[in-house]
Amino acid sequence: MFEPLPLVVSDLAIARGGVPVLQGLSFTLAPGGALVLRGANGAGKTTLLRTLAGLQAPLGGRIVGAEEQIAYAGHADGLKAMLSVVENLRFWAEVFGQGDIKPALDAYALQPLADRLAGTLSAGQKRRLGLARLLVTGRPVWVLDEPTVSLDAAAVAMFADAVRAHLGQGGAALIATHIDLGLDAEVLEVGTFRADPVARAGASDEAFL
Ligand SMILES: Nc1ncnc2c1ncn2[C@@H]1O[C@H](COP(=O)(O)OP(=O)(O)OP(=O)(O)O)[C@@H](O)[C@H]1O
Repeated sequence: MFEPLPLVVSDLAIARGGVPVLQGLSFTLAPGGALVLRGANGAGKTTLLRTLAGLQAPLGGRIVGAEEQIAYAGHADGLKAMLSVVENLRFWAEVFGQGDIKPALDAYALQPLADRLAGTLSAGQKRRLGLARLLVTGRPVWVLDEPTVSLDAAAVAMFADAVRAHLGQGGAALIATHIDLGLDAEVLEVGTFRADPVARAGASDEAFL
């Protein structure tokens, strides 16, 4: 079982490329809880997840409980192309100080692909391996950006099962997705927190360079 702290976000303001994207965003993600981020393309979901994962600094506000708790899976799978499926999982297990990779292989039906080089996998198979990586981190809070891209229906079900099991162990998940995963999750409409148009207009083009 995990014993995570709640992730508490207060009055967060974030920007991308120097342009304010969201402001006034507050939420709490409790252990065992799931929060689904919704919003139109460009609304700021990726920017929010990157900020929570520590990949970029917020413009303002507070994030409490993120450090050391979060396992982030972004658009890129972060796989080592010249390592096999098993070697990839062992690598990440060692990085995070974990041992057993079998539950990760089993959760995403990766045993038949165990000895294949990751670089030779199909897009959906790579995505399954990228998601299996979460299971060897031992981290309680999963922060996931469009995790089901390239997955077929069976793999989407594997992913939803893995999230449910994770929540059942006291983990938590924050997921940006456009599809219904059938999870018992709160929904956060990111567009509700769109940054003030004046602040957006005030950003210079140089910010994009
Ligand atoms: N590298 C970048 N440099 C500058 N601006 C960016 C960059 N990446 C994204 N943006 C802009 O930041 C804003 C928020 O983008 P973000 O990727 O967070 O949206 P999103 O909600 O995740 O969108 P999608 O559903 O299309 O993935 C958009 O206006 C986008 O054009």
